[in-house]
Amino acid sequence: MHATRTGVDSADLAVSAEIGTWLERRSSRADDWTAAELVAAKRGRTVSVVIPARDEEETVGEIVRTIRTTLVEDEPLVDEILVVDSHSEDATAEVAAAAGAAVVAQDEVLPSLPGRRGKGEALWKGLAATTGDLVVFVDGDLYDFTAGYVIGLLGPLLTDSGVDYVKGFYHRPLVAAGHTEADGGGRVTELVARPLLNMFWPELSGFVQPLAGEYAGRREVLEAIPFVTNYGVEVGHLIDLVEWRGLDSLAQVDLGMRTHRHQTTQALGRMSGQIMLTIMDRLKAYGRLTLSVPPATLLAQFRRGDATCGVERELVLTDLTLHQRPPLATLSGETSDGLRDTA
Ligand SMILES: O=c1ccn([C@@H]2O[C@H](COP(=O)(O)OP(=O)(O)O)[C@@H](O)[C@H]2O)c(=O)[nH]1
Ligand SMILES: O=C(O)[C@@H](COP(=O)(O)O)O[C@H]1O[C@H](CO)[C@@H](O)[C@H](O)[C@H]1O
Repeated sequence: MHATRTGVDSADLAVSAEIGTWLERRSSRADDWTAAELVAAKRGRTVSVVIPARDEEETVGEIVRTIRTTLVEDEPLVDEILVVDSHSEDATAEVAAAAGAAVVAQDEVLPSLPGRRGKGEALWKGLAATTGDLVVFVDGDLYDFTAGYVIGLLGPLLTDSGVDYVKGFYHRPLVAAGHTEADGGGRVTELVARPLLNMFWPELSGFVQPLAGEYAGRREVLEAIPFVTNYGVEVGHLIDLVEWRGLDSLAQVDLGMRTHRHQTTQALGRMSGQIMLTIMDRLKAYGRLTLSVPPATLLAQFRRGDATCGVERELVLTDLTLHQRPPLATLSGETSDGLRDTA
């Protein structure tokens, strides 16, 4: 495999044969399939698209419209579009409904459970409130979403019974204040997730975008794994699935380009802490590393503002404690059918 090598004594660097084989065997492109081909491949299986959305009124409508017109009306590939309104304070729910999506408030699903905040919670509730045999997750803050995202993610699942879970990958420009850095996006991926996964789960090092927010899976597999309720959900999935189902059950698809609304560096600092705590939780769970002292979960950050702590900064404290939902299949007496109708 051709690779550019950097670092000292780089001559003898190489990914493992397993990764090389996986990259060849389990990587594809969105245009490897057409919607019509995948409709024919459904053979009675159903597809749900779940969009977690917190304050995404500017972008969620176009994403829903694109899916509805192209993949519901033109080609019946998608059977259900659900937007999970994740404590939005804007018109996300109204915009999504007007575009043709079903909309559910995050806390309306399984209301007997104590509510949790976070992206992973929105995804887990979306899984519970839908019924498709295959479930596609798409972020609600994408600027240049195309139907190809959904087609590409479903391709391996509808045509290869050996694949359980598919991650998208793409070029990720960082667009900020009118300036574009061609591959500057995915800052937490490059600075946190990729180095840690390469250290502790090198079998996952072939994933181009391990934190990609666009991915899809078989319901029976998705309902059999826990969901970290915050931004640790993606990295938790990858680790749990490679440990349970093995690398060859996972695949990735080139979706081209992805631009989205970017969070502040401090927000990504909180996201990074959540992802690190998720990885440390899995290191312990899978016996790969035991810490004699558990990590602290209170993150202190400092930002411009009223001096509150002896320095000319505002002290901002965030509790990063890891919470996770159990596999949906373990909820006694509950099924994914009709949960949205739960009073
Ligand atoms: O508590 C949350 C946090 C995020 N999101 C949604 O999850 C997706 C990805 O989140 P975000 O854009 O904040 O992450 P980023 O893409 O910046 O890493 C977006 O559609 C958010 O609206 C959500 O539904 N609930
Ligand atoms: O990949 C990343 O580093 C972060 C931040 O992306 P940017 O630096 O704002 O492009 O975004 C991803 O990570 C989140 C945590 O896994 C996912 O929930 C997001 O969907 C994904 O966009």
